[in-house]
Amino acid sequence: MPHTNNLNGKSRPFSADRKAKRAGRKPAFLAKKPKSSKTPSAKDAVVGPAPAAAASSDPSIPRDRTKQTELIRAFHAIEKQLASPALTDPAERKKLEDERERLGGLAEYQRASVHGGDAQRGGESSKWLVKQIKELKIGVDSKDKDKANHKVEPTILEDGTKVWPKVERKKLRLLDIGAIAGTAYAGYPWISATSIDLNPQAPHVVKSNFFDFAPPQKDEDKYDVVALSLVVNFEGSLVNRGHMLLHAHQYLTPRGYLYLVLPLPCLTNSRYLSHERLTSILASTGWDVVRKHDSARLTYWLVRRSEDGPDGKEWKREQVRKGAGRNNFVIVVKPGAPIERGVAPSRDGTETEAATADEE
Ligand SMILES: C[S@@+](CC[C@H](N)C(=O)[O-])C[C@H]1O[C@@H](n2cnc3c(N)ncnc32)[C@H](O)[C@@H]1O
Repeated sequence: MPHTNNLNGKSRPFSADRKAKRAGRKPAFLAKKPKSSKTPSAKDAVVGPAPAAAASSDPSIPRDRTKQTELIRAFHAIEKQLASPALTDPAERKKLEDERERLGGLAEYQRASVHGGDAQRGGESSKWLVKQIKELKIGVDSKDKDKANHKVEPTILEDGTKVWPKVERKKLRLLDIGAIAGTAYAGYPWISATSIDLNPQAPHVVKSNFFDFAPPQKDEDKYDVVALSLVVNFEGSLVNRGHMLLHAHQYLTPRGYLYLVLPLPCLTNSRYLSHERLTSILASTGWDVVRKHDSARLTYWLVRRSEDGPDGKEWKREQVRKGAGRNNFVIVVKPGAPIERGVAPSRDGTETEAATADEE
């Protein structure tokens, strides 16, 4: 069963870095980064944490993040080739799949992503979303919003004690797709997060492909927010990327929100995608942009279900910028086209579902 994340009282990752921050020192992941002599093996990869501090105060973070960066890039390049319609030769496919297994398969990729997270993002991408949720009072129903907007007065007892009225608020319901270990929203007891992943790294994370996860039947079970953080770019099938934007509607309340995070170069250095084009694709797939923000490495989008819904338009691969050194990231939208699925060998049996869903 989906599970509410609440790790209150338990120790949280990277606590050493937080302590360092409190003490006025820079956390390890913000420390000066060493220069790498190696270059990434995959030319067109757009994802991967930057090489980070060689020395970390957290022993759970491997020292050599350059290796993780290379692994993530190589993994993405393989996924992309596997998902390409141009790949018709079974022997060539087998070679790529073998190479992916040699690199450690999906499980290894996820481990690198988890460890690389702070270096890549300067913290979990949930932070930006939580800030917007608070500012916009998302998930607070109008009754509670009134309370929140009005000054709440305490009752003063005879002995002078102030008793503040309890404001009962329903928890915000959030569906976190590609949650890995389901920790992103664990520190927020007012968020009820359902976490799913193709290859979960914690028991409370439901093992499921987003496309196979049953949408809520009852209105009260619908979500306020669906989070697709660094998942659309993970998806190897270009058409499935568009399907993800369309599919998310099924889980949400009528004016619910989608949280989309992509590596910034997906928009700033792609031949086929830019901020403007993504805005148009989002409008066409039924989303109004509410807030967006670019950090040094990521682009964050909070979008809301539009009144009109998706318009059914197709979005093909069209060039938006020229020049050498660009990446080929693209989101293709083909409403009505089947979800693309494929089969890939698993390394230890646990990645089968993940691998089949990730390829074509
Ligand atoms: C790069 S990680 C992102 C993790 C996290 N959301 C974050 O922002 O750091 C991508 C994750 O998405 C998962 N994923 C990719 N496609 C998925 C799908 N169709 N359904 C469920 N999970 C998916 C992968 O298994 C992987 O763990």
